[in-house]
Amino acid sequence: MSLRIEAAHRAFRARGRDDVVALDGVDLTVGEGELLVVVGRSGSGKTTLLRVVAGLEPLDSGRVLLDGEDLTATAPGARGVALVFQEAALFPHLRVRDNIGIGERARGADRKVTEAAVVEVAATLDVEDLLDRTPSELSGGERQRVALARAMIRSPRALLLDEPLAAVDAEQRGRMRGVIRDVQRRLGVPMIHVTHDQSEAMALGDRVALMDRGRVVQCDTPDALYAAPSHVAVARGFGPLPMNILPPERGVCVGVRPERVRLDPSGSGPLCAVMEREPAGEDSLIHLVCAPEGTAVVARVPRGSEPRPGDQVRLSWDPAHEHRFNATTGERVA
Ligand SMILES: Nc1ncnc2c1ncn2[C@@H]1O[C@H](COP(=O)(O)OP(=O)(O)OP(=O)(O)O)[C@@H](O)[C@H]1O
Repeated sequence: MSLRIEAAHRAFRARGRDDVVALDGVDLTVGEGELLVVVGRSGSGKTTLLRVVAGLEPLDSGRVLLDGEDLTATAPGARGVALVFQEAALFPHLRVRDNIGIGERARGADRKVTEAAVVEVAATLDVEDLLDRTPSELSGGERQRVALARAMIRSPRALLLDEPLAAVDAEQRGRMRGVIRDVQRRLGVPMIHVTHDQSEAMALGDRVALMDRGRVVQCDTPDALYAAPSHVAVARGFGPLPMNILPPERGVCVGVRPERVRLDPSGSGPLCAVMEREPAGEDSLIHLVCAPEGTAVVARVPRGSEPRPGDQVRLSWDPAHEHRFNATTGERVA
């Protein structure tokens, strides 16, 4: 079963203002059992993409296909697509077992059959001890596991996750990634997972799609996006830290990752002033401003070897680690 989004276009009309183009010709395919992570700046169209696949938002043009079946005109409830939001939308007055089973009961499933299915899916998501609690008695991570259980019990044909871990603390987030991988293995259906968390995108995505202004700029494995961003928007928008992009010279901007920047007091590279030091565990992030354009640059250097705020340093890097982009189009150049 694969999910295809073809030439998807969606604009929001605004009186007295230009239309907002939320999806501008998006083509994506998510394979059976594949988890596609979607990242991108706020407003780049990620949520609209999920809503279009779920049928909550119509397309102006383009198609949504699941296993070859055109769902574009199919009502949300008849698509077999489950969507889990950041704020797990559980019914506050219902116990966890009823929150998980409510869809099955609404579809007319037998009470005993539903109860058995609830217990089974609750065990998968490790919420079986919480079945008699109400949502207000759960942590953020527990609420998300219940929301996933409610999505899973329907045996959806595709599963969409909109920042499901954004409200979960860092410790639980690691565990929840394992839960999401487990759900992926068990369901074996196409999954799309939207996140702002770069390490989550790296860790979870079989592939990652980076969106910018309603378009998919690059869609490939996390390693490929990191090693060879196809566009300056990917260089800035994917990875633990944004890539430094230096001012254009002869139509080309050089990009260098913070971990690859070396700081020398002497040397022939661009001259920079050290602005501040930000602790980053074993390393420090050094924020610099380069003369004469005032370009902001970040260098990640081992703790103990940092220059001090106010120092003047020169940047250098191994040319093997530089990325080059067309200064006009932003496209990667060889
Ligand atoms: N119902 C709507 N009416 C008007 N404009 C909308 C509507 N929904 C979304 N938009 C606009 O469409 C664009 C894409 O929005 P969308 O929510 O898809 O972005 P996003 O990438 O999910 O953002 P975020 O990361 O902040 O959640 C934005 O400019 C947004 O303001």
